[in-house]
Amino acid sequence: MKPNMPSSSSITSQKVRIIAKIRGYTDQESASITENSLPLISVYKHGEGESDEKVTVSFGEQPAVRKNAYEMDYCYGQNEDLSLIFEKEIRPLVAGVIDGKSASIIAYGARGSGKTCTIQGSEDKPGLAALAISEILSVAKESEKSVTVSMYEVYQDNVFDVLDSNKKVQLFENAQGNTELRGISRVPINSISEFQKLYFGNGTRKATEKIAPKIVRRSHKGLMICVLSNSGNSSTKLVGKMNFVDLSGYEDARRNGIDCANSGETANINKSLYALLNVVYAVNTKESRVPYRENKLSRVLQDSFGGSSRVLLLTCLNPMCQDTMYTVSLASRSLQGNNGVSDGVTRSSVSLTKPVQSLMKTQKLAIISDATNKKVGSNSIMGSSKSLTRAEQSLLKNRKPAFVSATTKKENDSRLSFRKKNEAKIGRKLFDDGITSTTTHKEAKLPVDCSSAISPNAVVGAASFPKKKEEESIADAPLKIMDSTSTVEKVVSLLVSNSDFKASTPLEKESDINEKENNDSQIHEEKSPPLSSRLRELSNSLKSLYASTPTPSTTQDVSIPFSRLSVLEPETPQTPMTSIQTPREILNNRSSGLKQSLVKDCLQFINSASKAELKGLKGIGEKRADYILELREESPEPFKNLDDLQDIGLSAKQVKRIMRDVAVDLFN
Ligand SMILES: Nc1ncnc2c1ncn2[C@@H]1O[C@H](COP(=O)(O)OP(=O)(O)OP(=O)(O)O)[C@@H](O)[C@H]1O
Repeated sequence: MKPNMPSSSSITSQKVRIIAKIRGYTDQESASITENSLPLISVYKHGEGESDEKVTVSFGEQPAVRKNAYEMDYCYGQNEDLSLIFEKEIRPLVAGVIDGKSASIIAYGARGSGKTCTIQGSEDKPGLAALAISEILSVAKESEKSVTVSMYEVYQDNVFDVLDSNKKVQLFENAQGNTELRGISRVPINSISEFQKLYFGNGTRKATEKIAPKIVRRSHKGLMICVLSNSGNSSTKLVGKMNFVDLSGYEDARRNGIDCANSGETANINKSLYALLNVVYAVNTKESRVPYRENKLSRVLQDSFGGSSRVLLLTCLNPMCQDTMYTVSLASRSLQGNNGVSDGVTRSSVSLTKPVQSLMKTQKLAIISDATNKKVGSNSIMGSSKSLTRAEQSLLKNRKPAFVSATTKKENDSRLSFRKKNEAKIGRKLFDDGITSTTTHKEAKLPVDCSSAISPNAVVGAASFPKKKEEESIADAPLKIMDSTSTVEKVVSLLVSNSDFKASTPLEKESDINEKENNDSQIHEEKSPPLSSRLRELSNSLKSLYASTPTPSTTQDVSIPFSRLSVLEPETPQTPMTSIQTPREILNNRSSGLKQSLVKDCLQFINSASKAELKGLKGIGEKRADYILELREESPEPFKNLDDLQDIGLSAKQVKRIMRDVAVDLFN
């Protein structure tokens, strides 16, 4: 049966679309397949009608035993070629780019899964980028617009200009807060042959080679196509932008026996893939904070991810490689039920997406805890039953083959929910240090037929997860005021806990840097070194502000509920001081002023301090200080609010601790 094809309306209305393409067999692979080989990848569509195009991609030795099943917006089979993907997925996006929108097509997958063949292709068999350029050129010509292309490579978190001898490119934040690739080559293109010469490097580059052939290294490769309007004689204005990204392949370093020399590179690549998927997830779920800064590539793509832009995550599936399973599981997590575009409008949480937020939070916690407990177990991707609740264990015991038995939708839902919950517990392994857990799967047998991608079969419902228990509020705890340093610490703690940043960040990654710097901060904690002289200046100025502030009697042992001290947000209008204000109201106003002042000065300090001074702050070690300096090169004031500190990998807790230390120092 012919699968339902994705309708162009769903493609253009979805902010983020996550699809898959199973690559064809190479000659060698074809030769090794026998009639008895079983398929490794099976694809099941959810519904019969055109309105439900979603599919479930599953892995297993037999289609009837669905060990790992992941939801996708759509999946193209082995025999479906690139021109079909172009027609269905890319052409509608081209129309948007000409009309002033941005689109990013990101090929993601395990090593050797066909990403380069899909995006770049060859001169004989053009990939999606060349097909898109051809279309863009013809439409641009009709509407008197011009087209330029840039090519870059992101290697070890540095960006290089492929069209200019791989020169390093600096990222710069412009006045609108958008990231620009400063000085990158932008080459005007008038015909497809001009593009091909550039893309395949005729004369300088062999057609079969990948972009940036001079240095053979594993990197992410980007092509940026800009459509410009020719307004006036010389001035041009950017209309829309289309990015193609051929990500470096995910690889399980341990399973693939990667030696130490290369495992660092693999770990870096895997981490950057993880960071980018976090961004896709946050964009898809309309998180109010998107962690662009955790990854160079996401910073490059930042201005093409917001507003009315579209993102197509194309997960390439290697039918012969087990790493494919991990890539699909991660891509699938970014997929949400409701991801319609709401032009620039963000929301911090939506009921529909809440379960997966919980999942990601749990996963994040798992990653963090791994920094302190480095023991990577031999759990399978499904997790060890040791850590399961009784209900989960019983669910596992009773698991039935989903696609043979008359499994109800409810059962499927809870099974999927269980699997996702379970994966979340060990999710850290997927991208931790580039070394994934080993799986309990036997080596996969050779697949027979992935070409008929869609089987009209079971319905898989959305996963549901228990809502994460909210952290207990301390708002109503009593507080004694102004009589000792410890009391001051409490006040400060209150000020900081009510501060401008959210305690529960959407996605928090624990990297090697964090681990090292957590160690740093532990050392700091033990030795408690004095803060820099500039922080002392800050303390002094705050002390004088504090001293000049009329306060109610400080000798009384007054119990005040925390809730009464709640701090006003900066944009909240201050209550005018009138004669009817109570001492408590006066105190509230004072706390607000103090907090704002403290936050402002602290940010100013981080925006201007020397490296040594930065390292005087808990949680900021060598690498993070270097990163801050690098960000300051790109933008004079990179830190505008406390949330921005989380973008350099500090946890909400670490930011609070910095604020608390600065404030406590006032009274020392
Ligand atoms: N549709 C296809 N049919 C048959 N073989 C293919 C197909 N697509 C790719 N291949 C083959 O698969 C191999 C890997 O392809 P490709 O280089 O595109 O993968 P990749 O995901 O970019 O790899 P890497 O992660 O190492 O960059 C190549 O040998 C390529 O010829």
